[in-house]
Amino acid sequence: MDRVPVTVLTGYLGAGKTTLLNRILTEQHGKRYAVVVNEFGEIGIDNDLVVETDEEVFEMNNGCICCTVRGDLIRILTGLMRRKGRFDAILIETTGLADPAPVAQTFFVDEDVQAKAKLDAVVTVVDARNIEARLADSKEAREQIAFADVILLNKTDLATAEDLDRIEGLIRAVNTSAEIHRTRNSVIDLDKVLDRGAFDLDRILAFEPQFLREGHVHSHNDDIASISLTAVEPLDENKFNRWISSILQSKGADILRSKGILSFVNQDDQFVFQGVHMLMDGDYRRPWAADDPRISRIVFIGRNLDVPALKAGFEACRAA
Ligand SMILES: Nc1nc2c(ncn2[C@@H]2O[C@H](COP(=O)(O)OP(=O)(O)OP(=O)(O)O)[C@@H](O)[C@H]2O)c(=O)[nH]1
Repeated sequence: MDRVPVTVLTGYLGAGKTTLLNRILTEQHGKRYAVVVNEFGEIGIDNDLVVETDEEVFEMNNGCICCTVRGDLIRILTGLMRRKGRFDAILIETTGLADPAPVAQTFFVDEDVQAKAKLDAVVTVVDARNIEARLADSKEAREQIAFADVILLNKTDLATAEDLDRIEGLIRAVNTSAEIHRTRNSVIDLDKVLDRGAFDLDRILAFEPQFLREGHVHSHNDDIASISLTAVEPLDENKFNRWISSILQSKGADILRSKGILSFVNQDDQFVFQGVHMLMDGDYRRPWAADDPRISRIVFIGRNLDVPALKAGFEACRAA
């Protein structure tokens, strides 16, 4: 029986996973995907940042896909399998903080899942600007590279040619066999990431002999936390810009990722804000839907977050 191919998109916070996912979903490939998105923050932002498509998007919040919500993943996958034929493949975007091992393990140790789905490839997006620091301080960032069958060395516009060569060397030291593609904005021919048939259990077992053992224990950098803030009243765009610039300039080393969907006063379009350390960008997107309450929401993920100060700062962005 044909098993449904599953692609796992991983990579550290802000590397370009959603950008890649949106590329896959908007390209004309004649395939239908079921999409599973998992995020670390408490409020669903990632799900909203995925382009609107005919595909079904399953959201798994409040936890890391590799720990607490793995049961959810199994439930979603088994539910999907009952509706086989309605889609050709499954895409799973993990949080940037996930160790991909337990996600991959799901496809080998859960009998139901194993019978009906096969892990096609682990695709890891790497942020050329930040990966050297992450390789030094994050076990998850290393695991994401070690597990990859395909690597997008992304954000080439933010690194020099020498940086990229050096980074490729660092990646090779962790993973000798993955295909590495240099990309900007996760632009890549989709046949380089999908339908690869690339996942190789023997390779994984060679560096992680415990891989198939149920109850594989792993730990997280639990000094990383997230805070989600919401505002019911519209915000003042200038106040917000001044505040977020000063926060990211002063605390951007600790704030690994920030993102939000904001309602500015006198604006009918949603403003999408994105930050990765000190770098940020933002854009008006589609109009707020008539039945969509215009609630601004923003999430910060990082270390040493000063929650009261962030809260007070965000509240002060309200339009007077
Ligand atoms: N300069 C630059 N920015 C990029 C590139 N690729 C993505 N970005 C930007 O980086 C930010 C994060 O991109 P996402 O695709 O949301 O990253 P992600 O890995 O899904 O982020 P998380 O889900 O929060 O871990 C966005 O503002 C993107 O527009 C690139 O090649 N160059």
